[in-house]
Amino acid sequence: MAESTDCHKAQQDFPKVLILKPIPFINLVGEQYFASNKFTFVEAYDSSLPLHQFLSTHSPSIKAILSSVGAPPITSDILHLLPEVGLVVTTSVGLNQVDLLECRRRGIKVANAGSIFSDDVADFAVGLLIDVLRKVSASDGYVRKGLWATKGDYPLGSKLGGKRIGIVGLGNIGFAVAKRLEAFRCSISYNSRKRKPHVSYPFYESVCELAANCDVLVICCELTDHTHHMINKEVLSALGKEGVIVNIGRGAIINEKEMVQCLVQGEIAGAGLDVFENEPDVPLELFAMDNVVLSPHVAVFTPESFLDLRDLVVGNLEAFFSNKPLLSKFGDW
Ligand SMILES: O=CC(=O)O
Repeated sequence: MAESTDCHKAQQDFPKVLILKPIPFINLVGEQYFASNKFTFVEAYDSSLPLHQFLSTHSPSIKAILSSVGAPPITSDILHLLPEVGLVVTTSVGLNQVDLLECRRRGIKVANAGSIFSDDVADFAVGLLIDVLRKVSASDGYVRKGLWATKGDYPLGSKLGGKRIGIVGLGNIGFAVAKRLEAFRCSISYNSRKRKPHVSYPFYESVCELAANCDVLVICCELTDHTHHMINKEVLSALGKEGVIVNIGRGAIINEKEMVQCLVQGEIAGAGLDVFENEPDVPLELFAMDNVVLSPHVAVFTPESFLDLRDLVVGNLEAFFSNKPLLSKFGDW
């Protein structure tokens, strides 16, 4: 009994890591998955207090925040309420939910999921593309509805080999997509913030020009002020009537209204979409289209990768609390 009280007391003295919303898919592994003997979690979502009151109450002991996709954004308001926070760690690769400028201004370190999901996301992007081109999901639906027997053959899909692929955002994920599609004998070109000095794929400074010279656009970039709605009607029209778009980045990189309009009017041929502007809401028009493949933001990882995620998240937090270099530090501050 004395031991467990000591243990409880010791835990109370651990530095606290705030979690604002349960981590997606944590049910696969259980809450204790990210536990450590160097810190303890404070779960705002378990409290009946309004968030601001909860944060003010715990503010002196909260030293770090663990954030994830779909969690409330880490805004300057939240950081203002938590002056002791020195680290934001995310279970995601994307950091659009974190006010990075404010983190930099306050000297708060940031660490994301680095490249541990790149293979999973790239596999999924290629899967979506093959599905759209070869109509895998659509023909599955045709067979299941008994239409093969009553209506006969289903229309053939289009060949992947030889397609001209435009990668938007040639980071770890974009590069992994490119490597996979090269193996299918596709030609690759890309758009990125800057030309990559050691990459031989043709570079297009304008995403519209890239689209005009490709059959497929695969969106792999981050969502930032610069990339918000970067893929609009003009870009989609440049991609053309035979063109296909795949998005495994963030929904708001595409102007969703304009994309839906282009699909409805046949101005592009199809889309493979894992991400949407207002998740989990998906534009209803897309449900009826068999040239569109939809998935609920699941490209990111597999249960197998959860083990790597644990090592990275706990490793980053333990490094921070031991004054050691972070494992996947983001930014130059
Ligand atoms: O979308 C998922 C991520 O950014 O990790």
